[in-house]
Amino acid sequence: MPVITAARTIVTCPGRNFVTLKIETDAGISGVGDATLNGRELAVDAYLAEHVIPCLIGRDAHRIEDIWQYLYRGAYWRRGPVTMTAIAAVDMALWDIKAKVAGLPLYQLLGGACREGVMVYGHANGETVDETVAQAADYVARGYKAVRLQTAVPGVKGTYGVSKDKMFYEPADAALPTETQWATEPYLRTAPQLFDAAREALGWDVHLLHDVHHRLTPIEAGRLGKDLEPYRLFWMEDAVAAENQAGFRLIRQHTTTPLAVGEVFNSIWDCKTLIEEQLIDYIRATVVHAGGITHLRRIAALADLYKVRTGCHGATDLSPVAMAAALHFDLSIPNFGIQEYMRHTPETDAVFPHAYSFADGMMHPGEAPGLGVDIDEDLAAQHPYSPACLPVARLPDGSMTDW
Ligand SMILES: O=C(O)C(=O)C[C@H](O)[C@H](O)CO
Ligand SMILES: [Mg+2]
Repeated sequence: MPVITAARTIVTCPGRNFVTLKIETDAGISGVGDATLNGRELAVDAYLAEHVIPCLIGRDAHRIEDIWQYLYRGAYWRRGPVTMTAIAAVDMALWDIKAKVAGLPLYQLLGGACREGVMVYGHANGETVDETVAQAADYVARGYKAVRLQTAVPGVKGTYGVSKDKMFYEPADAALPTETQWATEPYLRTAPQLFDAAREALGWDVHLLHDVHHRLTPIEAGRLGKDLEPYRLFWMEDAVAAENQAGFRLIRQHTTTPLAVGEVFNSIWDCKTLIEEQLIDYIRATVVHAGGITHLRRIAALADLYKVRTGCHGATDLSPVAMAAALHFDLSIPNFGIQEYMRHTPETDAVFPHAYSFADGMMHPGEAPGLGVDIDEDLAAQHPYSPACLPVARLPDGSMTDW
C-alpha cells in the first residue's frame, strides 16, 4: 500500500489563480487535485493546510472512500464550498495516485469508456447579437457541436458572459469586486432575438445553450423558457437562484425548454429534490466543487435513475487538473450529457502539462496513467498569487441583485 508521506498546496496565477494539492507517497508516486474556488482561493488553501493535510499523513492512499468519509464526517461541519472543494482536491489526487499505481488512465478504473469521446460546448459572446452569432459561427467552424451564446443587453453595463477577450473569458477581474449592472426587462426582450438570429445563421445541426446566471424570478424564467421554445435550446442554465429549488416547479409548469443547474452545488443533498422530482434535465455539479470524483459519481448514479444527464461546469476557474478529472468521469458514466469547455490560456496550459485533447467538438482525457495532468512547480512559482474577486451586480435603482 502506498503511504501518504507529504502533501502541500501550490497557489499560482498564470493569468488567473489556481490552487493545486499535491500528495506524495512512499511509493515515489504523487497525485494532484484541483482546489480552486474562484475568488475565495486562499480560504481553501488554508483549510487544506491547517485542517486536512495533517490528517492525511501516514494514511493508505488507496483507501479513497474511507478517507472521503473521514474528512466529510470528521469535520462535523459538513458541506459548503470550502470544505467540499478541499475534500475534492484530496479525492482527485488519491484517484490520480491509484490509477498511476495501476498504470492505467483513470477512466479505466471508473469502469472504462462508455463512449468514444466527450461532447463539449464552447462560449460565444459579443456586444451585439450579430457579433455573438459570428462568434458562434467561428466555434462551429472549429468543429464544435454545441455553443453557449451570451450577448450584451443594450444599456446594461457589464452584462454577464460578455468579455473583451473572446477566447479566454474570466469574470474574476479585480482585487475588489467590479460593480456591474442588471436589468431584467431588456434582457427578456434581447435573449429571444439572439436565438432567433442564431438559428437563422447557424441552422439546426448545432446545439445552442444559454446561461441566465441566476438572474430571474421563477415566473420570469418560465416566460423566457417559453419564448425560447421555438429555437430548441439544448438547455437554459441557472434560470433562478439555485437555492430556491421550489422555483423550478413553477418554471416546469410553463416551459419544455430543458433546464440545467448545479455549478454552485457542493453535495448530493443540493441535487436530490431537483433530480427526484425531475425538475431539471441536466445536473451541472462539478468534480472540484462537489466533493471530487467519489461524490460526483454518487450524484450521477442518482440522476441516472431519473434520466437526468450530467453537464459539468467547466469554466476557466476549473484548472486543467479538474478538467482532466471531469473528462475521465464524463467518459465513464452512462448518463453523460455534455461538458463545458472554456479553453485555458497558453500560460495556464504551460503550468499544467496535460494529456487531454480536443478534436472535432469532442474531448478525450488521453491514455497517460492517472489523471494525465501535472503541475510544473518551477513555472508555477513564476506566477505568484494575485487577488481577484468575482463581480457584483446592481439593478438600475442601485439595489444589489444576484451576479
Ligand atoms: O461557466 C459557467 O456556466 C459560469 O456560470 C461561470 C461562472 O460564472 C464562473 O465559473 C464563476 O467562477
Ligand atoms: Mg453557469
